[in-house]
Amino acid sequence: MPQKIAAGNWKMNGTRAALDEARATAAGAPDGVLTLICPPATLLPLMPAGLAKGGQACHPAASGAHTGDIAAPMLADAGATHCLAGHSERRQDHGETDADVAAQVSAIWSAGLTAILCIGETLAEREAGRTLDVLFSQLEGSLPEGATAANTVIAYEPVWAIGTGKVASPEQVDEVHDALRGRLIDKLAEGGEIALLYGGSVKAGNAAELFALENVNGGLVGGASLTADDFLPIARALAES
Ligand SMILES: O=C(CO)COP(=O)(O)O
Repeated sequence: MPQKIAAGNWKMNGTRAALDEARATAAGAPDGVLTLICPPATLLPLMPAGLAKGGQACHPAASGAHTGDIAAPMLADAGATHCLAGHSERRQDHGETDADVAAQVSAIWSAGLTAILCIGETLAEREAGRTLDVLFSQLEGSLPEGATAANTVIAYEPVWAIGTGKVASPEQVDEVHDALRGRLIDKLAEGGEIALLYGGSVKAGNAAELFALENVNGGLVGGASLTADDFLPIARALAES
């Protein structure tokens, strides 16, 4: 069975005052689930024990003259075990291409971290009936050779469901996750064991029905990961799934 993962992506939110929420999340994190928070990099070394920590993005190089960027070994040094790659906000705001994302995933692996590779279609792509084509092509282009269940997690995040309150329906998520699972099994020796997360407006009220789906192994949660009151019921729903 793939690992169950409740992952929070704090995005560009949180100063030291937010560490109280991380502490409360760590204190209430259920057994049987990897509860992980990806805070802004400034908070990484300050995060409490009892939670896994992740970066939100990294530069493909291990060090060098890249003002304002963060390298994967720095994230590892600050306590991260995971790092997101290819989040749609990075693809949009920073023009990251599949090739850029693949280079980041390689850097994440080289630093000994697990990559959480994010893929997702826009509303226009879904309405044009191209959802699976887009996802398969992102998978092909942004996941380098060498993915294993230990070094890779895949997060399906439909762009139209991120931060909009519009969660994908269980039928839509089921269809995509089954297709992704099939593709991973076809391509990779450990494709059946790689955790597949859903992300996009996950909250306590919809978590249980999403986590009940066969190929949903957890969630990548934005807004509802910022407080323990919102995030812990999601992690608990996963533990009970
Ligand atoms: O982008 C997301 C997580 O990476 C999802 O964000 P929301 O949960 O705020 O929709």
